[in-house]
Amino acid sequence: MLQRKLKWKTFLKNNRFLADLYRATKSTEQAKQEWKWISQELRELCPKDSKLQIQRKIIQACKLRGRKYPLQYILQTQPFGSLDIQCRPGVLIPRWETEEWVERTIPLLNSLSVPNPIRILDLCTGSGCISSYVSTSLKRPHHLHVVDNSSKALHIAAKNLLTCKHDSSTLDTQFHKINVLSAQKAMFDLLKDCHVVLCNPPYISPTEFHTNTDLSVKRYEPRHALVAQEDGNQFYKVIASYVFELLKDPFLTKDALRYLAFEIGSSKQANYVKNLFSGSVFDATIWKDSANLDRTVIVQRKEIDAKSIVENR
Ligand SMILES: C[S@@+](CC[C@H](N)C(=O)[O-])C[C@H]1O[C@@H](n2cnc3c(N)ncnc32)[C@H](O)[C@@H]1O
Repeated sequence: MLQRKLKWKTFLKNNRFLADLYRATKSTEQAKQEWKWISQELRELCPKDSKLQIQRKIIQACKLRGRKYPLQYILQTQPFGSLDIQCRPGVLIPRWETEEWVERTIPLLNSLSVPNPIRILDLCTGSGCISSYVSTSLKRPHHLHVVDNSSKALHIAAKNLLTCKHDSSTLDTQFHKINVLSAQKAMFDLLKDCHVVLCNPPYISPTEFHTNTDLSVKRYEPRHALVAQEDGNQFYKVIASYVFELLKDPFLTKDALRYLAFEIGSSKQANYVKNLFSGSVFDATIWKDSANLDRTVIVQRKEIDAKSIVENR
């Protein structure tokens, strides 16, 4: 133990910036690992910079990290499945919880009984991690509609989709700068034409954001990507209201709105979303993540014709 402490002390003497990284990670091993990543990645990110310029950038990055600045904004990427998703300040960093449920939906989307190309709507896309993952993983021809109200997010989402799109099954990707909460007409047009909705909206209540959110997230990730009114439930409520309004349309096809997946932040929220949809033409199921926490509500439309949908409501 004493020997390890001494070794660490010598290490710090030779490299005082490790102390900043230690402050952020609270682990000597992790601090060393981050040092390796930061010095390697920044060299690769700025190949034309002089040695001195790179050194300054590395020092600056370590200082920022010491103030809990997210590593992903320094390295500019976050692994998401087999992808490296581009990350920039102002756009939410993709989370493993999201990666997990999106991965789980892929086989279901591959086998969903709707005609090809399957049309998928990614609401509140952020970095575009969900669309990018779907785009590379889906085996069947598909169209993607990607929505956010942030230009920064849409810009990064477009970059991510462009770099990951190896597969010819992605026939078309369209980007829409829309306020999901207020652009009712645009939302109706998108929703009535899609088979699948994948949505990770802002879902933290303002109170929870102030009292229970990690300092690094609170300081450096975009608040508008995290916080929603009505106890965090505003997006689910508004989207459900659009869906039920559309179901009144006798011309809505039986393939529209067949499968909806919503990420949620707690069991209470999971039940709230489940209750919005259950007891209707939808079946709603809650999925847990690998930490055994409720994470996703899956809403599936029962296969009945449009006429009986209206009667059932
Ligand atoms: C929780 S983040 C999800 C990002 C990404 N889908 C993911 O899983 O990492 C929510 C996203 O919703 C967007 N957003 C917030 N308010 C919105 C609104 N009123 N209309 C459309 N998008 C909104 C934010 O810009 C942010 O990118």
